[in-house]
Amino acid sequence: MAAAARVLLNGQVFEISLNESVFSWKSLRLRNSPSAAAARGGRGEGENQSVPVSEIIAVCKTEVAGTCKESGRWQKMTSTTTSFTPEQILHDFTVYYVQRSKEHHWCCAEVTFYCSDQLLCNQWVQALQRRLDLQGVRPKNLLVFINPFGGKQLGKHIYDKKVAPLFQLASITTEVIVTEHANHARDHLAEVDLRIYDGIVCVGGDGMFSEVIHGLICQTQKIAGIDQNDPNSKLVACSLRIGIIPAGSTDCICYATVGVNDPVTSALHIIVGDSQPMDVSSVHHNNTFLKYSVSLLGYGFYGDVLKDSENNRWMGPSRYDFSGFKTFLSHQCYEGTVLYLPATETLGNPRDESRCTAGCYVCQYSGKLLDLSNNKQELKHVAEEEDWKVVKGKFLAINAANMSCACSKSPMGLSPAAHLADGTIDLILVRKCSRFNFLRHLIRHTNKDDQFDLAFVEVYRVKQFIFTPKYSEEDNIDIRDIGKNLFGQFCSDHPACGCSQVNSNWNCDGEIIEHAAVEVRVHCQLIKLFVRGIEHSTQKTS
Ligand SMILES: Nc1ncnc2c1ncn2[C@@H]1O[C@H](COP(=O)(O)OP(=O)(O)OP(=O)(O)O)[C@@H](O)[C@H]1O
Repeated sequence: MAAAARVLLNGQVFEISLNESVFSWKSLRLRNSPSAAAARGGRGEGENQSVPVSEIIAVCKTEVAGTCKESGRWQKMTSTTTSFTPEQILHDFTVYYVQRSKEHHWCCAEVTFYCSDQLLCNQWVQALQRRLDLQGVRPKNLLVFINPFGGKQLGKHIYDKKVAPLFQLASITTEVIVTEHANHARDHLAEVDLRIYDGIVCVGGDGMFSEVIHGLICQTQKIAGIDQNDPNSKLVACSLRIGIIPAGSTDCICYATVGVNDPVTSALHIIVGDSQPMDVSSVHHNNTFLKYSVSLLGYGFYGDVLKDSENNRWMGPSRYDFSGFKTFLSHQCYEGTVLYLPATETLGNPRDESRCTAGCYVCQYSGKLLDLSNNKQELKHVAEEEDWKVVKGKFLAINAANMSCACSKSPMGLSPAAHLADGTIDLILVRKCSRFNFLRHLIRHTNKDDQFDLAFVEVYRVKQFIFTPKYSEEDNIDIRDIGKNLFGQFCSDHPACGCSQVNSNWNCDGEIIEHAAVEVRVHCQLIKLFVRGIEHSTQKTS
């Protein structure tokens, strides 16, 4: 078919053209004529526009009833033609495509081209459809889980009103499961035959996403015969991609991978078949698998905030602010030993200026290293000769960030230079300090100041770490007792120092792990998401 043709758009003659990767439309009017200006000021359909084929959502043909009274006149139309009569229009087709709006938001834009020639119209629809069919990365059949109780309990409404119509437009078939209880999605995924699906979508928050990755990773390891209880097992990467339609309270994972928690934006990333690998950390206690983590593992401050907030669920999302304030006042520090294995092969460090964005070269480099090691079948176990480091002390917080953990409350995140898929964790140790200093550190999470540029804060980029609390877990008393004694003195050695003889617990992506002694290992690029990472603000549809 012709690579270019003349059509009408907004009453103006346009030339449309299509090559391997770009569809474009260009006004044939003189640039400064009044009607060209009117076209520019129309519905966003300016004089010249182009859309990557990879960002076309669908192309649909609409036949318009009518008779062509002036058959053949269309072909005689010149580039100076300024108007047309409805009788001339017999056929039109609409192209739906991704349009970038405010910061990181995507929306579905549409443009309708009118043709007087049915053959021409059909040819263009077919040509565009063929190009779309060649986009092999796009999912055709998805398994969708909806948590009707996540966030503001709008999951089902969000899916039905905003997401399902887009999936339908893009000819994606779905099997939808509205969850009936916690762990419904996880248990279903651990058992069901996943070979018929091209991806999994969860409509909910971070807890729902966690369920989905646990089910998917579990099934993948089971099929591969991998023992998840062995902390040194090299896990097999999951082949299915996961999409998140944000409908939770915090939606941290969505925010950190897309840059915004908007259901339409996320649905469009799924439709165009984006793919972003992501690291996952496994958490073990005494050679027993406990949980997987993709964002934050926090002991001390963040563990205590979560534990306390569980008692105040009735407050809704504001429980985190309340418990955060209460935990800050309690100012507990916890004694223990951290053993960590520094990441030496990867690019970057936690205090550099690099940010993990779409097409991140740090993550791509780690992906290549991973491929090399997979090809060589080098199973790297915990090697005794590797250079383990030891840090002992009293800590207000021990945070392990798998990603920046940016969210609306902390736009730069807990570790701004952390990467989604470089096979490392940023281990942040906040040693005992005054309340004032700890507050300074916390405030720096909300602004652009360097939260690591404080004498009592250390940060290391690691592949693995082991935490051993000073006090045996068997002797641990309920952490909630601490709350009863906000300014309590717990350390028998130093009565005034505020060190606790009890242990904290780990906050694992918003869920409590009761054990304090854990072994954590990051698995490079274990899962894939239907996202592309946060786009630079300048990346716009031309
Ligand atoms: N039908 C259900 N009934 C009760 N709980 C459910 C159901 N489906 C899922 N859950 C559980 O609800 C928990 C919270 O869900 P979700 O993460 O979707 O929302 P959220 O907690 O409000 O958001 P966020 O995790 O982003 O803060 C999850 O841990 C999940 O296991």
